Amino acid sequence: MTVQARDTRAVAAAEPILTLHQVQKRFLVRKRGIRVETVAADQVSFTVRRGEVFGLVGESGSGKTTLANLVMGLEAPDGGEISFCGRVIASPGRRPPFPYGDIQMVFQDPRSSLNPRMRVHQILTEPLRAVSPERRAQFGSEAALVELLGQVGLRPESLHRFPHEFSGGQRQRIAIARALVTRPKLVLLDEPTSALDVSVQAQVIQLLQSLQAEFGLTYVFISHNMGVVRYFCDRVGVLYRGRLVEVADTDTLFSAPSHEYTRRLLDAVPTWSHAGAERLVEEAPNGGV
Ligand SMILES: Nc1ncnc2c1ncn2[C@@H]1O[C@H](COP(=O)(O)OP(=O)(O)OP(=O)(O)O)[C@@H](O)[C@H]1O
Repeated sequence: MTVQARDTRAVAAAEPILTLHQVQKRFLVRKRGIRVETVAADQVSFTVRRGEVFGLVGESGSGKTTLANLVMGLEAPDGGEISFCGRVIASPGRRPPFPYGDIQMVFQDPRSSLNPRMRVHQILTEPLRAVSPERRAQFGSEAALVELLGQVGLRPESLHRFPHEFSGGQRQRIAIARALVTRPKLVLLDEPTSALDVSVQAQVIQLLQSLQAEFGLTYVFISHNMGVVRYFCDRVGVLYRGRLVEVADTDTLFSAPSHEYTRRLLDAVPTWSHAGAERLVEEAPNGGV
């Protein structure tokens, strides 16, 4: 199985597609009658360049999903700003037009992210409701949907089936197709392989790599799996209790982490190796998804 060679210099020179500037997000919850504040994003600033895979890592509760939700417009920030393609899309108290269709998300577990009562056709056409009629007509036809299913490795007849008729890996392929149906520029991948078997994980990562080249995508990849992060990402941001403590090229982060927390995070993962991650992809059996 061939892995696509990435032109890291071209990616490093690319223009920003997503910029977070001092983004702040607090949650207030009641615990035994007492109001407790959690700072889920604390003055977070980073830039994602067009065409790159930007990893976000950090222990559970460090704020990874909160950042993805803010970029998706599912939550509003309490402070700071988020810009996409040079335009502010999120800031406190302002609701600028959100670029629906241009940013999409793939969630961790396709069992819960796909509606079990919808056939694949309906699942794929749902996101098109938010885009222009021209785009809807172009990408929502049966022929376009069948082509997209082929691009994620599923047969045309899948269109008329329900999610429970597919394996876990196939369901994640449907979720990826749903994310791509609007032809987004940016896709947020929130632990897209962690609910899958190891061999299937490798196939899904390889699929994401080939789709990135085919569709000209930029990814933000949220993961706990440092082996996959090292293999898949161009740069990585490390979150610790809502703060971004380090952003570095992947090789630099793994060979010379500058923050104490990053070192602890890497020390806590004894089993990864770059060669191991590559072997994982090489050895993945065809057709097992
Ligand atoms: N809707 C919410 N209401 C209250 N607290 C929240 C909410 N969403 C997130 N939090 C809190 O914000 C913090 C960051 O959570 P978040 O889910 O972003 O972390 P994470 O790094 O994605 O964790 P995981 O890896 O477990 O998914 C946590 O303390 C969490 O409990």
